[in-house]
Amino acid sequence: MTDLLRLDHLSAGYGEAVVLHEVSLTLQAGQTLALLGRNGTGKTTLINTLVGATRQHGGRIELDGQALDRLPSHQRAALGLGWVPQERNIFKSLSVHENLTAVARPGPWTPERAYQLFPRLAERRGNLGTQLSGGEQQMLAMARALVLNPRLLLLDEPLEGLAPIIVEELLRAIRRLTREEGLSAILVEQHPQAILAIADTAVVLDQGRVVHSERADTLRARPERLEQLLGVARR
Ligand SMILES: Nc1ncnc2c1ncn2[C@@H]1O[C@H](COP(=O)(O)OP(=O)(O)OP(=O)(O)O)[C@@H](O)[C@H]1O
Repeated sequence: MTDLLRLDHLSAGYGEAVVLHEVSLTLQAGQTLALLGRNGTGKTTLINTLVGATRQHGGRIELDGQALDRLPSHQRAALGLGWVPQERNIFKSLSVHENLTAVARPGPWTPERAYQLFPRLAERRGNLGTQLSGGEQQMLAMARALVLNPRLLLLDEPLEGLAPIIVEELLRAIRRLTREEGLSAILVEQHPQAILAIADTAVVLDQGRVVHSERADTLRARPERLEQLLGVARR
């Protein structure tokens, strides 16, 4: 299998402050990576660095062999990074449908196909972003990333703060995307068990460094090790 994403000794942060230190990892096409770690360890900073929203201090980012390091965010998106930020960033003054058509690009994921994945959004297609619940906003943020027809989906805490029934719905959708549709993804999550069940590999960050990487299923089968790695965050 080819490496879709390759990070080589990546260091990055905000201004002069370095948050990520020499992060190296690879993700193969069609695979899903769970990015875990306690609060403030740099998970969001890593996602933000991939999309070009931080200051890169060193190292290299390659998507399918192409260096992204010097490219602005919009070019990274055009090359296939589909970003769903923690804040969701949907257009609140546009309807659900307008949110999708405003960004859609040619490819298998059309707004109609996104509605099949999230039937709730189909029912709300005429509603404005302001009229959506938190869960519906998250679905719309994901649908919006999908209609860009990305090669790699970056989901930053997609389950954060949502009701259990919505979490189940989102997990089903993410599982379908990664397991059945074969989309590559990086999932940042505070619910490690749920996400490890979907992922192929797991990488744990601590203080901006990779401290552990393992197959997701083997790590999931060792809850005491997981607890040890993430202990502080889960207390
Ligand atoms: N815009 C910013 N400017 C300066 N420092 C920041 C900024 N955003 C985050 N940081 C710092 O970078 C470090 C890593 O934060 P980051 O949000 O990447 O962690 P995280 O692992 O995603 O945590 P969480 O699970 O709480 O979201 C923290 O020390 C944080 O204070």
